[in-house]
Amino acid sequence: MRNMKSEKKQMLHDLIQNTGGCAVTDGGFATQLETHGASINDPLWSAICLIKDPHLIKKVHLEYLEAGANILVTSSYQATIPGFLSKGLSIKEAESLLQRSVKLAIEARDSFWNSAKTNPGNKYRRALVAASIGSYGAYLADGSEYSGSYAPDVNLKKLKDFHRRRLQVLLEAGPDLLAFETIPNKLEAQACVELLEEQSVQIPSWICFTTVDGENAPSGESFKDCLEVINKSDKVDAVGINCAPPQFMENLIFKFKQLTKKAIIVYPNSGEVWDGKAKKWLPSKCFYGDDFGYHSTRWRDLGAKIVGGCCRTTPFSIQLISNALRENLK
Ligand SMILES: C[S+](C)CC[C@H](N)C(=O)O
Ligand SMILES: N[C@@H](CCS)C(=O)O
Ligand SMILES: [Zn+2]
Repeated sequence: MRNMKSEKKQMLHDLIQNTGGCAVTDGGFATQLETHGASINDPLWSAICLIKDPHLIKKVHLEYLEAGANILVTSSYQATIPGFLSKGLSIKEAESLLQRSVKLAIEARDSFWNSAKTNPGNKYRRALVAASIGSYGAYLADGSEYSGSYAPDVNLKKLKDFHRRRLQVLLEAGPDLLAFETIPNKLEAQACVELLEEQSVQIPSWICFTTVDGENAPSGESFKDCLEVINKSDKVDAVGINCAPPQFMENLIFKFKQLTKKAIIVYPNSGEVWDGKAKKWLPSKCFYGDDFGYHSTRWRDLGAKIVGGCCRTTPFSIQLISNALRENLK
């Protein structure tokens, strides 16, 4: 019998195989919450809905499933224990909200799949649930996930201490995988890898960096340096880029192919730029076709094994990707 580790790792492997070599993760989660009227201008950002509007979270998950997402990323990106404590909640309440983020995605996945599988010839597959772990910069809510410049006292121990308990609580809720998102520097990537090892995590994980120049991590460190520490660990199954402009993806897939043997994942944002001070999206600096369908086939052909969308992309973007990848099987 397979142990837990190989079972969930096998599930991710099978998903990629069964989707023709490239699985689809979902799109902008916060973006879709806002489309439905959620107000997320808050230090907890999209995670404020875990307190105020859990039904909306489930609705958004269902919309992405309907659009063809094979992986749902949970609402925990900016959900942290210190963040919830600063709202006056107890540790117990904070931990139960973190668990709720995973439960809502699992419930959405299960109810969608129970209905889809009864329809013969449906285009869907049972989706996997990835517990989102946003970077320390996301928690700071000052846009520093796009700068990578943390205060001088932010050392490896501090980053591991920040991530540890949330990771444990999310794991207890039973996700299929872990999604480290918008990591902006090498030190935080190292903290994530060391925690996966220290906690003997048995489920697959991905670590995604942001980039603002399309060449390096936001900190200015090269991806060669950032990937060095990740490549040494078999706890990380995929590496890539999220929440950076789509026009950077082709070059970065090419670069990552040379730097790692791990699966490559890309889920860019729309190309708009986050203004961390004003807390709003600024127009894209460069026009790039918004045909995520066409681009996703390019990313797949260049070697990406998981593709999707991040901020300001929508269920429509995911539908384009899902249809294009199925229609143009490699
Ligand atoms: C991915 S960014 C747009 C999330 C929001 C940011 N951490 C903030 O709170 O300002
Ligand atoms: N998955 C996150 C965004 C990461 S940049 C969310 O939309 O909540
Ligand atoms: Zn994003």
